Amino acid sequence: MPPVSVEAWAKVNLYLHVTGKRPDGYHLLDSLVVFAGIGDTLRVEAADDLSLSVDGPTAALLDGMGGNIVLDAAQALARAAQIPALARIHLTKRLPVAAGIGGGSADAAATLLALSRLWGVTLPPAQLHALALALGADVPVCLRRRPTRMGGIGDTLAEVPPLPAAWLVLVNPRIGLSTPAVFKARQGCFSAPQPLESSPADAEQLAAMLAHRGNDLTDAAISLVPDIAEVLQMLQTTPECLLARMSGSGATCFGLFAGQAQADAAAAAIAAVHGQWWCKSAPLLSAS
Ligand SMILES: C[C@](O)(CO)[C@H](O)COP(=O)(O)OP(=O)(O)OC[C@H]1O[C@@H](n2ccc(N)nc2=O)[C@H](O)[C@@H]1O
Ligand SMILES: Nc1ncnc2c1ncn2[C@@H]1O[C@H](COP(=O)(O)OP(=O)(O)OP(=O)(O)O)[C@@H](O)[C@H]1O
Repeated sequence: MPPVSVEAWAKVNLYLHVTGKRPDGYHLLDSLVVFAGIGDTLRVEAADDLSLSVDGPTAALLDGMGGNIVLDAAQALARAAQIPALARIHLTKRLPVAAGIGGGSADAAATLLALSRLWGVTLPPAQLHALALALGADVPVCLRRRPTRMGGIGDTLAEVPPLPAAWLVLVNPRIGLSTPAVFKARQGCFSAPQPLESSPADAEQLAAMLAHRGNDLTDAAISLVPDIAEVLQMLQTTPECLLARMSGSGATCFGLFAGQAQADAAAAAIAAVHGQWWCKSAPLLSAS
């Protein structure tokens, strides 16, 4: 079997409403999740044991972080398929870590997809979904790799009307933020889930649809990392930016743009002022 490569695209929550809390402490969410055409790359090939090597611009951020979710995913899949976990895995890490764009979750989902192909394993969809959810609340949506409305704790996934072509500028102040810490710091009441209206025709209509939706974790994240307010302000005041929001539990924020030229110009302008920030322009992937 030849090596298999899968891109682990960055997950972006276009809006994120916290709608309740379960007795076990997990929060109920209503979120429109999309993927951006930038991410980590996962490559797997046949081997006599299980190993993981990591390189790439953000690989060093994983040093001293303990285990890697990629190995957890490989072992969980092998257990479920009742086969030995044998593979040489290489991860090229480009996304910031603990950044609200699902880096680890996307890597875990990419591992499940790549190893399923390498090992010739086809788990029943419900079993694969449960296995993904046990790895992390964001892993099931990262398996789908296309615009999805996420509910429950991340386990209820629904098709959304087609989204228009659009570009995203992702900006992270290079400060890691722990997801549990942000949920713990969240205050205030819960939002009501809001059905999505009909399909927006272009990026401007998408921005209008999102205008009255936000990210309910923003204030909590800013209380822990005040730089997020500056990132949002910078994006909001950048020419041609249709909408700026935080993704997930932060600290990465995104700006929505109609086209590549506008997004590239915005990313360059932000990088010129804040060279230390991680700042990337990427298309919104409207299909997997
Ligand atoms: C906030 C989001 O990024 C939105 O896409 C995700 O729901 C987070 O997903 P994730 O990082 O895969 O989360 P997990 O690794 O499963 O959970 C980390 C911790 O975040 C909190 N958590 C996470 C998801 C959720 N729906 N409610 C929560 O309260 C819990 O304290 C949990 O122990
Ligand atoms: N391959 C991996 N990539 C990133 N983080 C990993 C990986 N494996 C394990 N981790 C651990 O997972 C934690 C969360 O990292 P991740 O980048 O997935 O956060 P996140 O982007 O905030 O996720 P989410 O948006 O799903 O909340 C990190 O602190 C790190 O210790």
